[in-house]
Amino acid sequence: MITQQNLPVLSLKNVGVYYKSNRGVFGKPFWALKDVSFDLYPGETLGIIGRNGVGKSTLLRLMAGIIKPSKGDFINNGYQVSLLSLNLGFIYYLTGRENAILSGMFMGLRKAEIQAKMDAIIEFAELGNFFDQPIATYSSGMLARLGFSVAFQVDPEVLLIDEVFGVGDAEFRQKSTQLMQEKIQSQQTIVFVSHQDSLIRQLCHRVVWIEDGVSKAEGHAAQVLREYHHSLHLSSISAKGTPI
Ligand SMILES: Nc1ncnc2c1ncn2[C@@H]1O[C@H](COP(=O)(O)OP(=O)(O)OP(=O)(O)O)[C@@H](O)[C@H]1O
Repeated sequence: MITQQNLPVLSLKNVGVYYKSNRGVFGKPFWALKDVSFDLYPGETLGIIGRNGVGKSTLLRLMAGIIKPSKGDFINNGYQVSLLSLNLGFIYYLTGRENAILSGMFMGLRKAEIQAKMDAIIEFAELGNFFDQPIATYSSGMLARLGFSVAFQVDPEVLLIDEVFGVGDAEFRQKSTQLMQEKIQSQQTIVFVSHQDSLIRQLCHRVVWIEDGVSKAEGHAAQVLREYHHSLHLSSISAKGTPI
């Protein structure tokens, strides 16, 4: 049962992350995350929402342990966390099969364990002969198929999914959503970033809204989505200006 009395899987307290870039004024660091706090509990599906560029992918990279916080406290209470993202982890001159092996090993399995799951990966991905072609020949939807298939077969303790639902075709989206629902029922801990309200409503127990690098609200999906859309509406009114 999901209960907030459990020790959190991951805990973030006033976390900030900056990138060294020439975007800041006079070469100052650019703070992609400024002040994010929330806990992730065992067995929950947590949605992350927010506009483009507010820091959601940075947040997932931090939760996966790929980058460290520049300020604040980030605690992983001993869980294996894997990130599924279209821009991450694949090597373009290797085939789908070779990438499946590497990516599975990156998620903590031994090569023989991934090979034992290869038939299931191939069956779910439905890439046909492309599975043994370099992934440089793949469309973004095909990359999503490969990434999903590996991540769902490897079954990490915590799966972070960065906006890969939108890219597949309708049939694959339906298949992945159904599998996600099974994972949710099987108590896997899942975090996913999505701009699709219907998916967030359908799949998430709880939602965190990120605005300009700050965790602005968290709570039930319907309530947080309502606050988020209200803020989008207000900013579109202020962008249009007050009529004279
Ligand atoms: N490696 C990097 N170096 C410098 N700046 C970066 C880097 N990665 C991201 N950023 C910047 O940090 C900010 C947050 O980026 P991030 O990708 O985390 O946002 P996001 O909310 O996931 O966006 P989207 O919804 O468009 O995917 C953006 O302004 C982005 O340009």
